[in-house]
Amino acid sequence: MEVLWMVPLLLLPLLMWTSSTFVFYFKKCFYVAWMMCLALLAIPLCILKSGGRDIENMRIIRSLVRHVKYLLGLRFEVSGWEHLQTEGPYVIISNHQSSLDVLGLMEILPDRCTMIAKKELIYAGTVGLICWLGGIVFINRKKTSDAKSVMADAAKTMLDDQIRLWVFPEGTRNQRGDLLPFKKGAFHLAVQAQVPIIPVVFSSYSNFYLRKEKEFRSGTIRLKILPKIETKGMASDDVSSLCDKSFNVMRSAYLDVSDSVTQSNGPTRH
Ligand SMILES: CCCCCC/C=C\CCCCCCCCCC(=O)SCCNC(=O)CCNC(=O)[C@H](O)C(C)(C)COP(=O)(O)OP(=O)(O)OC[C@H]1O[C@@H](n2cnc3c(N)ncnc32)[C@H](O)[C@@H]1OP(=O)(O)O
Ligand SMILES: CCCCCCCC/C=C\CCCCCCCC(=O)OC[C@@H](O)COP(=O)(O)O
Repeated sequence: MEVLWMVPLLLLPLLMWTSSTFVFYFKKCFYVAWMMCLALLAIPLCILKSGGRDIENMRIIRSLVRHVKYLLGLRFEVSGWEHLQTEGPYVIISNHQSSLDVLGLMEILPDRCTMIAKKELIYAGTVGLICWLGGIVFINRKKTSDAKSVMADAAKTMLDDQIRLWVFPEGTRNQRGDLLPFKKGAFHLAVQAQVPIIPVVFSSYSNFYLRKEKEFRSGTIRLKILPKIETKGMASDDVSSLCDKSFNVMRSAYLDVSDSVTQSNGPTRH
């Protein structure tokens, strides 16, 4: 009889586990489904506004995505806005942790700015179509020569059409608590177009979003926009040192901003 009252006590951790796992899947599915619906709404708006693929469609996409953070319980704290007050084209580089990065990206996205993405994204249903309509430049990561020539064309388009490009130089999503070594494409792009690079760091999501542990709580994300790095006068020989320099400033900013956000959000339970 005495052990019987312990049953609910033993069940309690199990219940808590299932509920947090349930919340994780619920929020993830909701996020994907909601973005798909928003994209479905955005498609006719973009077509009516610009008649097809046009960078100006990013304004519509940006304004439609901005409320999604509230639905997921996320807060963004942005610093360094002044560094985005740069005239003309530039390349933004940022770390890439998850598809949730789109929310932070839309929080600070300047006008006339689109992204470089893997070509597989075009097959993501309505989201794929909206990416195409927003002028996203698709690259084939498996074929370096193709990717390079697409990026060389993009360098020319940046200048001809006065556009800005957002690149994730890690080349893939990464939540390992540190940055992955950078690929060189973003730096070749900036040097070829002779435009500045503006680094942006997103603080670590590990205090509210843990993919392996299936946890997705509410949380704050710090977004830090760093001072621009000029590339005027640089040639392809300078790309490696430019890449290293950018990596070093971003890595220290990332560790710094992730530390400060963990302290104010409370430490991870794992
Ligand atoms: C309304 C509601 C809608 C709601 C839904 C929609 C919401 C929003 C829509 C927007 C969402 C957009 C989100 C977009 C996110 C997408 C994120 C991604 O897809 S990330 C993955 C794709 N991105 C990248 O891969 C970019 C970074 N990669 C690179 O830059 C790579 O360098 C490369 C792909 C160009 C080449 O790859 P790889 O061969 O692996 O790379 P390296 O080792 O870096 O290069 C090999 C050598 O080649 C040289 N190189 C590289 N690039 C160039 C170049 N452009 N010109 C000349 N040479 C180049 C490089 O220097 C290397 O040579 P080395 O001698 O070793 O130096
Ligand atoms: C019919 C196909 C259905 C596909 C469903 C996918 C829909 C996604 C829906 C909502 C999320 C909106 C944000 C989309 C942008 C996410 C871009 C992204 O994060 O791509 C991953 C890529 O950077 C790195 O890929 P890998 O880590 O190398 O792999």
